[in-house]
Amino acid sequence: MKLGPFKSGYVSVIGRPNVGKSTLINQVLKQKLSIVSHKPQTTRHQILAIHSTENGQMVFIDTPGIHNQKGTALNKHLNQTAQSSSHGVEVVLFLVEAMKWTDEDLRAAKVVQQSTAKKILVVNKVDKIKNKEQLIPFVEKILNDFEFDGIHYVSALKNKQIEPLVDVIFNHFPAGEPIFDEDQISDRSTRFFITELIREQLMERFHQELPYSVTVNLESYEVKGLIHHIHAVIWVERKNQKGIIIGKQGEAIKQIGVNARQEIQKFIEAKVNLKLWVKVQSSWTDDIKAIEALGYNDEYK
Ligand SMILES: Nc1nc2c(ncn2[C@@H]2O[C@H](COP(=O)(O)OP(=O)(O)OP(=O)(O)O)[C@@H](O)[C@H]2O)c(=O)[nH]1
Repeated sequence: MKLGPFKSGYVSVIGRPNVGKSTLINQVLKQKLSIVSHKPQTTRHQILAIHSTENGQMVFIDTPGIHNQKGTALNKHLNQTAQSSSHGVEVVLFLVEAMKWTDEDLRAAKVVQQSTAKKILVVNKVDKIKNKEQLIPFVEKILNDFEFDGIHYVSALKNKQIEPLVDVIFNHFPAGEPIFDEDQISDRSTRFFITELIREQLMERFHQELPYSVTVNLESYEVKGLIHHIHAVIWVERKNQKGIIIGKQGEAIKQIGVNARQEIQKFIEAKVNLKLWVKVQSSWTDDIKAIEALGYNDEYK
């Protein structure tokens, strides 16, 4: 139903790792864009996802979680991205998990408070809580220390109360033209999503054995006739990790390739010939130059 003037604006979703940011955005878009896995810290890139309706357009900035530990150059880079994405947006959604408050949440809340945007506290995973009354003192405690322009309870996973949240976000937007073409879902290139689909397969299969620092780069992407030929490199830090990914007689990498190819085919709606290589680049997570070379810095360009 068409209501009032067309509205458009930017939203950023901020919260500690694993709180459900990607799940929430995917639910709003009803399309799988950023990867969701059980391993914390899977969202590395700032994903710009666009939700267009007849009433307005909402541009999502997905942020990496706020990381608490000091750690590597990569972690610092993720923190900077999270902090910068609370600026220059109309609405910040601060996502917390029902009945769970950690030091990382506290840190994320402090970042959110610095923003001049409208701030909405979104309590996610309420499906996990039997006695919903417990949520009142939980939220009151947060409100003792931090100010918000609204509070919202959702289950991103079960798609509960997502539509009303979308309406609330639109309410905070000014009237305005669409920011992007309405049929555009993300300004991230297809190439980026392809590498994320490969990473997702790696994380699903090896989330015990592999560190977060595994990354995937596309070496080449060529369309010949009806077939898309994709060559990708999986970068790891250590030789033994390379062994794990390849598996006995190449069995593991073969399966990763089969699964990733199926997902990529669904995503680009075309036949795919996928070739994967595994290469070792020692301790690249501590080398800021390597991070830049792999393209993690492109949001600062
Ligand atoms: N029960 C329940 N689980 C949820 C809900 N929302 C997300 N999850 C689960 O929580 C886990 C983390 O979700 P993600 O969406 O990847 O979290 P994220 O905040 O994007 O995580 P990072 O990428 O690590 O920053 C996944 O296993 C989700 O299925 C929810 O509403 N209820």
